[in-house]
Amino acid sequence: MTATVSLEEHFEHTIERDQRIEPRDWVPEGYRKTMIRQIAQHAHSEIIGMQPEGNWITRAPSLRRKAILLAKVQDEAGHGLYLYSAAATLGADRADLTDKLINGKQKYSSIFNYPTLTFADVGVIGWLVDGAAICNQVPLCRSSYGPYARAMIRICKEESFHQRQGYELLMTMMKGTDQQREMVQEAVNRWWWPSLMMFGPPDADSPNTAQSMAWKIKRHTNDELRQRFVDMSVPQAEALGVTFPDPDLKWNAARGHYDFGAVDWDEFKNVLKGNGPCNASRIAHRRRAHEDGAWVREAAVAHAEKKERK
Ligand SMILES: CC(C)(COP(=O)(O)OP(=O)(O)OC[C@H]1O[C@@H](n2cnc3c(N)ncnc32)[C@H](O)[C@@H]1OP(=O)(O)O)[C@@H](O)C(=O)NCCC(=O)NCCSC(=O)Cc1ccccc1
Repeated sequence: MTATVSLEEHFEHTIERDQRIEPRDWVPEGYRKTMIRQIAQHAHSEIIGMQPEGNWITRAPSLRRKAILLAKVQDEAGHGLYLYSAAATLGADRADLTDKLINGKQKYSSIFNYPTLTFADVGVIGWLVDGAAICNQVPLCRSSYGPYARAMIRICKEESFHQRQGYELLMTMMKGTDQQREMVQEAVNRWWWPSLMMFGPPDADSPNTAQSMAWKIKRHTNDELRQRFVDMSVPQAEALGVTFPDPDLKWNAARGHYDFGAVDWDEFKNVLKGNGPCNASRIAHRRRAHEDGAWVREAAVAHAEKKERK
């Protein structure tokens, strides 16, 4: 009993002093569950997030664009793997997490349930989706769980490269033909609102924020980060020469922020329920890849056993 209290105190003090919790440390069950939930959802997002852009690898318009896109999609696989490893330090089993993903028991980001219809989508995903990811993840480099916070540092560096490649791709298209400029604007129109949904439900409807902030897992609320993203994106859109599909978007000098229109939270909930345009195909694709890869996992286990016997 005394030992449990002192372990609990150690946990509380570590959080209070803004130090990191490490895998060997005792944590409350709720902390472990929340951390596994968030890290697993993040890992699944990186892995499912390979699909929308992967759709364009064989159709990239030049060798240079193809090489960049391949590198980006490979980075996303790497991020997924770091994150599954971080979840493993909390006792989660990677095979079990994959099962939960393909059986719809764990979530991945809503954003990856939208289709990539033109090559401009590759640029807009880099600019807005990676941009939103960076905005959300830079503060997570100070998340209280050490292995997650450290994974975030490298992931954020790579996401910054992803964001820049997207913006550079769009800049190139905007200097092209009228048709290319229209393609960029059309892609921005489709991705803007889903990008704002990446930050999660409004604070008033976010069941996890208060506890995650108290545990310093999250450093800012969903609405704070959404506002930060809007504020940084508007000047970038102006420099690019595109507009966002929101008539209520305007500078509010009194607040020192941009006001923006209401997000369609019914659409968000519907996507979370599995009814987005691509939910079924994303999971079917992931399931097929997992099943097709069974022989590789079996061979790896057989090889490890053989080595051990020797
Ligand atoms: C902010 C939030 C996402 C949600 O805050 P929380 O405190 O955790 O939850 P909250 O109480 O506010 O919400 C209530 C419920 O709603 C769920 N939900 C909320 N929002 C979403 C959503 N958008 N989609 C789906 N579900 C969402 C939430 O899980 C919870 O459900 P649960 O209770 O589990 O059933 C947080 O988990 C976080 O910062 N995660 C780390 C970052 C991360 O995962 N980034 C991934 C994308 S970036 C990337 O992949 C890089 C890339 C770029 C380009 C290409 C490829 C890859």
